[in-house]
Amino acid sequence: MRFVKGHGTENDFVILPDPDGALDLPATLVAALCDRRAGIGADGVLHVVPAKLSAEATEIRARGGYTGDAEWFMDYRNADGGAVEMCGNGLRVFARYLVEAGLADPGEFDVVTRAGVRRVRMEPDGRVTVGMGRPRVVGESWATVAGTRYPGLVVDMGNPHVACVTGEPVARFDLGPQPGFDPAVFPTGVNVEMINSVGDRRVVMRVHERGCGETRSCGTGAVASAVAAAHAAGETTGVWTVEVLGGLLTVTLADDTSHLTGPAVLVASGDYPAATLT
Ligand SMILES: N[C@@H](CCC[C@H](N)C(=O)O)C(=O)O
Repeated sequence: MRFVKGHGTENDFVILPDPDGALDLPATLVAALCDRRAGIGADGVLHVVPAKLSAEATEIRARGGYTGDAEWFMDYRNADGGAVEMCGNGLRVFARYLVEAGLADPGEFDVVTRAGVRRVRMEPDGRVTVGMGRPRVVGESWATVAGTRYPGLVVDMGNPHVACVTGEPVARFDLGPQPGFDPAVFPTGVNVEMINSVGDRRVVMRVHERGCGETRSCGTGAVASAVAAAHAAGETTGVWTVEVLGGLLTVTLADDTSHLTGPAVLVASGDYPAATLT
């Protein structure tokens, strides 16, 4: 099985090209690929499949989940094998792959995700921008880290986030263990961001991702963090810099949409031997 490995601010992915829509991808195989010792190692898998050949994309379209003629479906899986709605960094890496493989023209194009169609733009400076849609502030909740409960904003980015702005330095947190959260608010789990405001529209963010554990970056989480910091400052729009363990992301909040800009690179390619398939 051919694969490409890539990352966006060190949120890393195994990319699986599937031009014929023929790949069966059970959760056990995704988890084996993402295993950092026995597999290739990644935070998630980006299954690259033509939208018209994907039964799931066809079903999403049929129920009104998207319109238009986007050619490719990003079938995103967390490292535990779970299929979830959206991945901001993953989409930037997905776009980089399509362009480098000659499957999309550099410039702007649409990609289908489980959260709907997202527009990507290859920037002249080499970064990639994703239209992330309108962040929905759903209410307030909390996350518990090392026995302490932190209040947080519930932000729906297509996927669920609880974004906790705190005065406690986030560098001190151990986000490896699963933080506590309210299962009544998040019945399918949640991505937890711990955030420090460190300057003019600048935040430092650490994240524990649903289905992965602590990662070095999270694109949807970066937008949720900017939304939470803006909310705390009484703002709703503006350009925010989000420092993550793996680098810097730029989040642009507008009245009815948001954008995420950052690096996206491909670092390796190869064959995953059939003998190791489980
Ligand atoms: N790393 C991603 C988010 C991936 C999905 C997330 N773990 C979830 O379960 O919702 C990003 O860059 O947005």
